Amino acid sequence: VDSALLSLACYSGIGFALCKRLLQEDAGVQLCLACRNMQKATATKAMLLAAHPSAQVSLVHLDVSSLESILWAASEIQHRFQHLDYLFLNAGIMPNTHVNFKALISGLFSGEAVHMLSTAEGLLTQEDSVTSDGLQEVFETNLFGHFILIRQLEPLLCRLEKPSQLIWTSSSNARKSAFSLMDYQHSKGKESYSSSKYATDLASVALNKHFNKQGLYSSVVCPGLVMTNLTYGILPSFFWKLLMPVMWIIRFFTNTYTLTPYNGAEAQVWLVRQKPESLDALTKYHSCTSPLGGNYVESRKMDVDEEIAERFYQKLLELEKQVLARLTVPLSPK
Ligand SMILES: NC(=O)C1=CN([C@@H]2O[C@H](COP(=O)(O)OP(=O)(O)OC[C@H]3O[C@@H](n4cnc5c(N)ncnc54)[C@H](OP(=O)(O)O)[C@@H]3O)[C@@H](O)[C@H]2O)C=CC1
Ligand SMILES: CC(C)CCC[C@@H](C)[C@H]1CC[C@H]2C3=C(CC[C@]12C)[C@@]1(C)CCC(=O)C[C@@H]1CC3
Repeated sequence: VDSALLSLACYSGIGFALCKRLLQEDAGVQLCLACRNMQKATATKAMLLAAHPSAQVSLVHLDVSSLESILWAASEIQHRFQHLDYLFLNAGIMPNTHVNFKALISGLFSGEAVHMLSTAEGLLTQEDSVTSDGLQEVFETNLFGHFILIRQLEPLLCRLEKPSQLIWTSSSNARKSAFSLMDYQHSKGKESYSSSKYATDLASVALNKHFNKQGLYSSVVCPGLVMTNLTYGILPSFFWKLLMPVMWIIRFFTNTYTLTPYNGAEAQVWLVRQKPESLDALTKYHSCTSPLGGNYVESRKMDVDEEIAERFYQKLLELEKQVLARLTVPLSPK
């Protein structure tokens, strides 16, 4: 197969909505779903094929929090495809999240209420853990695993005559002050999610610097606040259902309450239609929804320093060298 579209984490949430929307736009695309739960992935493939019987959908097992799994998946993908047009880096976790309700209530009565409700600044903390690779789980899942995958798939992504696009799912919760170059895995703090999403923004900027001349382009999107398993891990789903009328009212003050996975995938779908050369490396593309439910994309400059992005990129390359040297086990599918 010459060209395909590889999407990470697709059987629920924004990833699944993205796959449905891509097939609605063009039923002829070759879709490869990279997921860690093959049972759920098989059911997802069946649902996609039921709606688009002539679509070409394949599956590959991938756990982005395991280097062994990433290397195996990358070699499998290289056997199947010669080129990837788009790689959607969408897998993400926000584990053991605690909401600071005191800050939420006082924030609602401050001048910063809209900013707080769209970025969650000051509202959330997480308890992170360490993976079997010895890395911080949120860092490895949300960023580093994807980074290693990209590096392994370089031969399928870097072709000057046929550009490829990396599309990362970042967040409005990405925050410079949560990230530190000295502790880029965020092993000491309690805002591992914010840190990992800021690290995503930095990595995308640096990848553009290093790979544009080889025909590889990277962009970050923000899907807004979307009701998915990720948000149901923050507050129970019945609570979110009760809050729905409040969130429709909040839509009059901020366009970031996209709420449905379909709306949240707007920026990813929009990016597929753009010429990658025309995109700005320092811009984040936000899915937005108006009070009446209309979807559109807004471009916003990221709070990213190119020199820090480059220093972080060098640290990622160093870490890559270390972890790959540690991996001595023979690779086999899980
Ligand atoms: N929902 C929101 O409001 C927002 C979400 N985002 C981002 O959007 C992306 C998609 O999340 P969303 O759709 O909301 O939530 P979901 O929980 O529905 O989707 C996350 C997906 O990531 C997969 N995943 C998690 N860990 C791994 C892993 N180790 N290897 C492979 N796949 C993995 C999950 O698979 P499994 O089911 O097996 O766990 C799941 O399919 C994430 O990057 C998230 O950070 C950004 C801004 C806002
Ligand atoms: C709707 C409100 C009256 C009550 C909800 C309060 C908070 C639980 C939410 C306010 C802003 C939200 C938010 C996220 C999670 C839930 C909130 C903190 C995210 C962090 C979810 C994942 C992201 O990537 C970005 C979101 C920003 C906004």
